[in-house]
Amino acid sequence: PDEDSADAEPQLGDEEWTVPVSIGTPPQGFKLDLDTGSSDLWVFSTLLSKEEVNGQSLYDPNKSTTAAKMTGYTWDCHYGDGSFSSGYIYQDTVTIGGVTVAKQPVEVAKTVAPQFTQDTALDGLVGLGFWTINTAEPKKQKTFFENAAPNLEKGLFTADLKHEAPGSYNFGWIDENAHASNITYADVDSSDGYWMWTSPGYAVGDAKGINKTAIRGITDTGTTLLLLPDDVVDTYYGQVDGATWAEEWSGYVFDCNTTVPDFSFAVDNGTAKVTVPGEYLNYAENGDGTCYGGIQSDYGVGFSIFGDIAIKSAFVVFDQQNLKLGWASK
Ligand SMILES: Cc1cc(CN)n(C)n1
Repeated sequence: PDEDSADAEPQLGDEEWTVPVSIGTPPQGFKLDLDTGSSDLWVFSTLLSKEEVNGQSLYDPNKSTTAAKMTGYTWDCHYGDGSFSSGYIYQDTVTIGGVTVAKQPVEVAKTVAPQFTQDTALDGLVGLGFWTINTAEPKKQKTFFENAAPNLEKGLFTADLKHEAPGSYNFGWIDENAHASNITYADVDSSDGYWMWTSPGYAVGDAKGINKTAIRGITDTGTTLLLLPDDVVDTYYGQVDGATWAEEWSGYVFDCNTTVPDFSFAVDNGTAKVTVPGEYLNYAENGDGTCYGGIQSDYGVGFSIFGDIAIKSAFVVFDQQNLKLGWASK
């Protein structure tokens, strides 16, 4: 198999994972967040005002012999967490994990939100969703993976993120040594441009059966937490001693010494399931003796989000060729 693999470094306490990406000739190096929940490849650039830059690496198309401006093209991203970025577009050579795409649309940032300026660990994003939600105007552009797939052995990529440890993304092949169980596949509905699927149910702690309730959501490497329907969230925290919804933290919190139960979600007809260890669900200290839960409500989003908390609990196959999402334990 093509040894096309990119190491994914966990940043900011498993808030996000970045991978090394080269853009241009000679190659300019960046740390970009591979985000299956969006479809724009954008990077901090020399077009930004110095007030918007805080140590990030800046792509300079004028220093790349293979850069070609896409005249008249713009892009404008707005993310679920309220952050945003926008600018102009160049085509250039992009290499991630040994996979090179020539003439990849590279969206250069002219404006970035304060959240990005403050995030010194990240120089931009690589959207790995579907081109239908790319924001380029006047014509949407394909993602890095969509452009790379025809030259890969298999039209899929895998995510193997790890808790507080480097993980990896592989392009075009499945590392059979990276997963312990068989891979169970669910159908993907890409009509909204996301890796959208439906889990048939869930279990809290070591409960044997599952609560049969459909959980329709996207698998999103760019979202940190596991955002679920209110009834599931309430059932889960009903089994966490002293857990309460705290206005000041806009979410469920509990005493940091609380033992937090595992959370499992079923795949396919419920035969297979992914178990998120309780340890991952005690996500962060609030600083006042309470801790913030890794499971929170998906209220207002319109679907659930299986973010990094869920993804790092499994070996995940994003099969674009067959529109399938594979989950395996590891
Ligand atoms: C920057 C960014 C990316 C995502 C998930 N797709 N969010 C919520 N924020």
